[in-house]
Amino acid sequence: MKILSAKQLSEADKYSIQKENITSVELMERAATLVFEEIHKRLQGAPIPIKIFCGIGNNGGDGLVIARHLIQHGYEVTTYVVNYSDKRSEDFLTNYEKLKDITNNWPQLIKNEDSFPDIQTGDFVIDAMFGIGLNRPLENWVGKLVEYINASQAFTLAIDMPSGLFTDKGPEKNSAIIEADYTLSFQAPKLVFFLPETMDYIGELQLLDIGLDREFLAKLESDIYLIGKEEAASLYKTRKKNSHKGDYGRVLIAGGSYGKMGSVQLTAKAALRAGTGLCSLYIPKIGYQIIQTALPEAMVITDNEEDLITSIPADFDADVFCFGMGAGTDRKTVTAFRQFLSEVKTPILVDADGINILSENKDMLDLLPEGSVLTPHPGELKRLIGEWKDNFEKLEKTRELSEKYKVIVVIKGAHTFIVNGKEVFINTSGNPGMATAGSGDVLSGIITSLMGQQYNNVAAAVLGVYLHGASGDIAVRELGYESLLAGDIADHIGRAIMELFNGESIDKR
Ligand SMILES: NC(=O)C1=CN([C@@H]2O[C@H](COP(=O)(O)OP(=O)(O)OC[C@H]3O[C@@H](n4cnc5c(N)ncnc54)[C@H](O)[C@@H]3O)[C@@H](O)[C@H]2O)[C@@H](O)CC1
Ligand SMILES: [K+]
Repeated sequence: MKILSAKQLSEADKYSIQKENITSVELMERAATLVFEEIHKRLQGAPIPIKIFCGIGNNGGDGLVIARHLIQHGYEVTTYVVNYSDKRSEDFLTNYEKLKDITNNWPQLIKNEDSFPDIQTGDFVIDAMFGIGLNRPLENWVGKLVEYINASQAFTLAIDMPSGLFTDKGPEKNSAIIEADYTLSFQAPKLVFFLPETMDYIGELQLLDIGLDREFLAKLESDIYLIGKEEAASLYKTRKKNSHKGDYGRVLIAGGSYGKMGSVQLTAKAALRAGTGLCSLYIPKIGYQIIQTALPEAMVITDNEEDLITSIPADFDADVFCFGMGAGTDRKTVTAFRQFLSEVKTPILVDADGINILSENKDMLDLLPEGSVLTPHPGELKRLIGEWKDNFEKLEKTRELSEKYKVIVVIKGAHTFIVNGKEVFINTSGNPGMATAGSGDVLSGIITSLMGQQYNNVAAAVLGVYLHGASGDIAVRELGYESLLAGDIADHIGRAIMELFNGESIDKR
């Protein structure tokens, strides 16, 4: 699904209004009625005090429509107009009159701090103050009102977006933003819903299809895509009956050091679980028995050194290489990686200490084969691209790195971002149980495995990240967040692949 900008969304509104020959107030009625239906479905007429805070633009207009429907269905509603200016939008005014027509309980004006209403923790607050039209931070008493609502701890539903949050840029420091428990957003997801510094304001997210013109939406250009099950399933390649292990990739995973053999073991296990035909590990001598015992399906080659890697065989017959997990950053390992990079021809996946080595030796970035994949967590990314002022800048800097070195960068996080030049894919699977040691090693194994199975490298990264999250989601149903181990993620990859197709066996030949 495409992520659209505020400008594109209002263009889509305008186009749909023209094409369908409806008025903008009719579109507002449609959108806000959908919100009302969602609320009504959940509250079922419960006598909870509902307090609706309306701005004076079209987000406020939505609020007035919602208020009207709720009142007509017998709910206990108080409507407030946050009257920060007298420039009310036309559609706001139309719905203001409509609301007055059906109730004597007219909206109350809030004009300053003295007119803030009482809000109890048990109230149900609807935030319809600002949506995609916000163009500067909320200031003065409007900002204070937002903080006052947040402090009430009342359940807060944001309409389209939490007030105070911009659609296409990061918030200014200490600005007032509604901390929503739930956000009902119109038509398309907005980028800020998925960025680490702003995602917490959204609470739970639900998108409402307000029926904007499909053709127009399809033609809108966006480089940013949200990846869910449907998108992931479309990338999956079915297996041919007439095939053998050589068709599913020869993988070489190089890494590990004294005390860190578990990392490569997890990567190799994940690669095998994700379908790799032949999986070999290149490790220091110390790991030989460990790996051969823990993972009999893998083959093992050892370095001459006991505790760390001092060479990596670039001439090994592999479709894809993976380097970095548990490898350490000893001088000898750095030299080995540099030598390997100067010889290797196929794209590689670089993780963990591999990335740390690249950060300390930036000239080595030039040696990366085109289409290689880097999988940093935010700390590793910072070492690679430097500090950023907000997540928009982080994304821009990552795009520059990706374009300059022609590599795919996977920024790991609650929502993992896959950056391929200008293109950005945002993953939606996964859960906080996966914030556990070794989780990243498993991800590297899955992506490497798919690269070896002849997925193009971008598809391998996108599908790999999705499957990693989906495996975690399945595992957590059995184990709970706290008990989930990285190895459990690896063990559920098969189920995650099956669930791409609703758990049916994948026999579509
Ligand atoms: N255009 C349409 O047809 C539809 C619009 N919809 C709603 O309309 C919203 C967008 O409405 P608007 O464009 O009127 O904008 P908003 O209602 O989001 O904002 C209201 C106005 O406040 C002013 N403003 C911005 N930042 C401010 C600040 N910090 N302090 C004081 N004033 C500020 C701006 O002039 C802006 O136009 C969407 O988020 C959505 O909720 C929906 O009804 C669906 C259909
Ligand atoms: K809002």
